[in-house]
Amino acid sequence: MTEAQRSYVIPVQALPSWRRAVLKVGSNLLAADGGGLTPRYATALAEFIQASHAAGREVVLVSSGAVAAGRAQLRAHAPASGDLAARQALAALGQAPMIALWQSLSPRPVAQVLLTHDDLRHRRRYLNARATLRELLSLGVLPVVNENDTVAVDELKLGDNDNLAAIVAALVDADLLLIASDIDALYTADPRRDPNAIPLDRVESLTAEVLAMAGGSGSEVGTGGMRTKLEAASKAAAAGIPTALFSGRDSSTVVALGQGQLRGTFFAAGRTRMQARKYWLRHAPAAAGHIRVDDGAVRALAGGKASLLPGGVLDASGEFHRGDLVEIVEASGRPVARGLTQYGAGEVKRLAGRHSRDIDAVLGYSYGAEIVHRDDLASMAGFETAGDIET
Ligand SMILES: Nc1ncnc2c1ncn2[C@@H]1O[C@H](COP(=O)(O)OP(=O)(O)O)[C@@H](O)[C@H]1O
Ligand SMILES: N[C@@H](CCC(=O)OP(=O)(O)O)C(=O)O
Repeated sequence: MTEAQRSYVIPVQALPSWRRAVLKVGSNLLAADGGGLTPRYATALAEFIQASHAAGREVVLVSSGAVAAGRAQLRAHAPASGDLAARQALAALGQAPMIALWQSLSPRPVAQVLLTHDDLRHRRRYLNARATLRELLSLGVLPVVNENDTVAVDELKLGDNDNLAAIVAALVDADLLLIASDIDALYTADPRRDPNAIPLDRVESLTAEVLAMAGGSGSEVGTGGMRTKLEAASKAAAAGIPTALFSGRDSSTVVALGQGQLRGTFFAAGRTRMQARKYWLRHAPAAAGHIRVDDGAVRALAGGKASLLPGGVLDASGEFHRGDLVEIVEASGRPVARGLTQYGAGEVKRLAGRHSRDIDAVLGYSYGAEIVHRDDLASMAGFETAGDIET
């Protein structure tokens, strides 16, 4: 970087208020000294997570660093990083030390969650992953997500925890995606190559021009570089989630973040999370089936804030499975809402008219009290009341 670049002060801006965030921490911050993992920068980030928790906010951590930790364990015997199987082996070796590092810095229990992009493309696994993460958060545990590198062949080649973090942000319904990097902002070009590059504090829309600013990783251990961070910000924006990119090396930046102040680049989402989800539900391809509900349920669903509980269900038709998009119709057959069902058609028929507390007794298991959770539900226009449906 040039003197001029170093002297450029990135303005501090207020972050929108948030309740749940995904924080992505890259290898360069965890293996900052070029060897194994070090708490050097992770400490301030862990303090930020804990302070957020104390303030009633939830953070899901997406952490890289397994490969770097694995390599450090084998020292001189570590295989060259170009070989995919070797990187997978190193990740398997380093995953436990990576979790141990976060546990050593966290007063709360830490849970390991390993996911592949593939898991999140399959609706049932997606729903199960979401239910597990929600449960961990409600238990007050810190979930630490990484790619399941042992099986994620393509994903490991891309080395893409930035994109994984964006997908997890949508999965857990986060309000904000935080990307801690070794660089303090998005620059107009890779600052390591272009002495004229200047930092941007705000990006309204991830246009082709913005995407073209990104180069690859500036180091050996980092894999994605700025390109995957912009892809992640773009994915998050499509889901209605803004992204904040900042330097995890600067402790004052991390402390300020805990006070709602960002020194870095803010990527606006353009639309809200709810607008993005409702838009998708309303415009998604044809529903896999129908759930007919009673008048009380119709009234409750109209407000857009109620879940569909079994008590309001009359019957179901079509061959739908857990996770499918279903249309919810009133007794006459008129559609009143669309949503992602927690239960398949056979299960919904058996649960029709029953109380949520009976689900376990009727089915012998339960995926939760709701047939369709309110987060997964979009009522059709013109309906305005609220309250959960239960008889
Ligand atoms: N336009 C750009 N703005 C900022 N950084 C860039 C840009 N293009 C490429 N980079 C590089 O991306 C690096 C950050 O990505 P990476 O090394 O993968 O970090 P991490 O381990 O945090 O994922 C920066 O250090 C920088 O060298
Ligand atoms: N899953 C790999 C890291 C992949 C990755 O995206 O790395 P990074 O670019 O440092 O966030 C690991 O734990 O080493």
